[in-house]
Amino acid sequence: MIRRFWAGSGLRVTDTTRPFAKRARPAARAANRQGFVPADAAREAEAMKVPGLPARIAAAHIIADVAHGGHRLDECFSPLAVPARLTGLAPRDVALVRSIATTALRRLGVIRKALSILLEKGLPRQAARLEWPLIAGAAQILFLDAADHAAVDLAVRAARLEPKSAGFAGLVNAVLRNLQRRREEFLELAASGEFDAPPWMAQRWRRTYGEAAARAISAMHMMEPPLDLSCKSDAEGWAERLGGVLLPTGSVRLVERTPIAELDGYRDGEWWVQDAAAALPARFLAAKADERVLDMCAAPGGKTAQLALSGARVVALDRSAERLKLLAANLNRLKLHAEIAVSDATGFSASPFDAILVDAPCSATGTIRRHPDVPWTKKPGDIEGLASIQAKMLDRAATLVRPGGRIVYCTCSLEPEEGELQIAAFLRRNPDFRREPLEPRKDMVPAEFVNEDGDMRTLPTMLPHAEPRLAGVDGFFASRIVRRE
Ligand SMILES: C[S@@+](CC[C@H](N)C(=O)[O-])C[C@H]1O[C@@H](n2cnc3c(N)ncnc32)[C@H](O)[C@@H]1O
Repeated sequence: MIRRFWAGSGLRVTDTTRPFAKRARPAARAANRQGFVPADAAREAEAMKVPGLPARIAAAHIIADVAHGGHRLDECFSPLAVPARLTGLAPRDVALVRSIATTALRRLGVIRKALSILLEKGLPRQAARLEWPLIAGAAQILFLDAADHAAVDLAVRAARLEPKSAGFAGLVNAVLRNLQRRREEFLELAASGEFDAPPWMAQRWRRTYGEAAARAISAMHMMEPPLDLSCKSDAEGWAERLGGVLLPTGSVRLVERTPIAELDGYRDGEWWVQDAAAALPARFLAAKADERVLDMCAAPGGKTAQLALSGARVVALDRSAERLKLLAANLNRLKLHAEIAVSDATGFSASPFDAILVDAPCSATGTIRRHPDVPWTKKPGDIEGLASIQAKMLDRAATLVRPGGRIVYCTCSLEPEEGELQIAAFLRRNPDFRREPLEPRKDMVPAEFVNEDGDMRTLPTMLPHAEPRLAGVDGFFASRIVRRE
């Protein structure tokens, strides 16, 4: 059986954006929708006693939920996640699941390529679900410190649990053992960077930023990002207390892996987690005490906290009531206040605001270091759809700001349609607005972040550091525009 399906010889050029398993028919695909599912409850209960197996199975499920089901990785780890994959797991196992799933998604392109080389003819249709434990196993063997034999053994046990794929457990064993033997070859393939992002996405970055910069961006996406904090006050003091560094932007940067809630100052609401680039757009609004400010896409509230800290009267608007609950909890911990409104921003009306922040929903391609699921859950057509929503939001903001008032528009995207081109089109449509260019010194933004139009454009390659774990920022765009008097 192994010989029939597993042919380790010969390279085949494959489109690595597609799963290497043969395409299932629609009915089979519907059955697979939940990913890899052990069906027999009694055998599953018995198997769950094998140390490490429940975590490996949960990781395989979550990889499938993201790469096949389109779920966001973060959501899979929420207590409200549907389907719930982490029920009954100890915190240590949850951490292992997170590590396997995050690594597998960060390296999904090259893992799929390696498996397509090893499984020249793809997986047989009946065993299509084995794609996920294979990917989880490969992530451990190639990129994590886990013992190889445990990764192989547990993937084989996971395969045996599912009646349809049980007969292919030997195939899983053979593929992963071969992967282990050819590790150096596949690590070289990984180092080439050729498979780090779906081709359509990588091609966009090459077009926008050039070949070398696009490669460097992809290389940064393979790195675990540091943890950045925005402090209510005394950032220098907090950097020292938490063993971090104070960045030129004013954020505190840690490489610490301590759970956030256990860090000094968390419970007292002295700081919140916010990428260093994400901390800048709200600052460009320069909100003053008692000004009326609208945060148009506010949840979970990182930028609302900055605006509230200035003493402004902030309305925190978001379409998602669920996410606004998070915002309320965050503000509560920080002892900050904002008025909360659940509404679709494109239809929102109110009396005029002095200043508006439009932190619009976007493709989030600037945050791939933090969210390695983004390349595998986005489709090429998404960018056009998001750009159209962003344009509607900007046009709505234009009607809500007083003459002389300002708008800061931002997205955590690397795509010009959601940044540079979006603002250029807005200014063409709205001659009663002008851009107010950012000034590095006055706006306290590194000159390297400001483009020739006076907008902020950050890339993950910026803010380099001799210690690679301290380098980089999210890819962000921000522009400040003012309504003429
Ligand atoms: C980039 S996130 C905002 C992050 C937030 N500003 C922060 O700093 O924590 C975008 C937000 O837009 C919200 N959103 C999406 N479409 C919306 C709409 N039509 N109206 C209002 N909010 C919307 C989403 O629910 C999401 O919370």
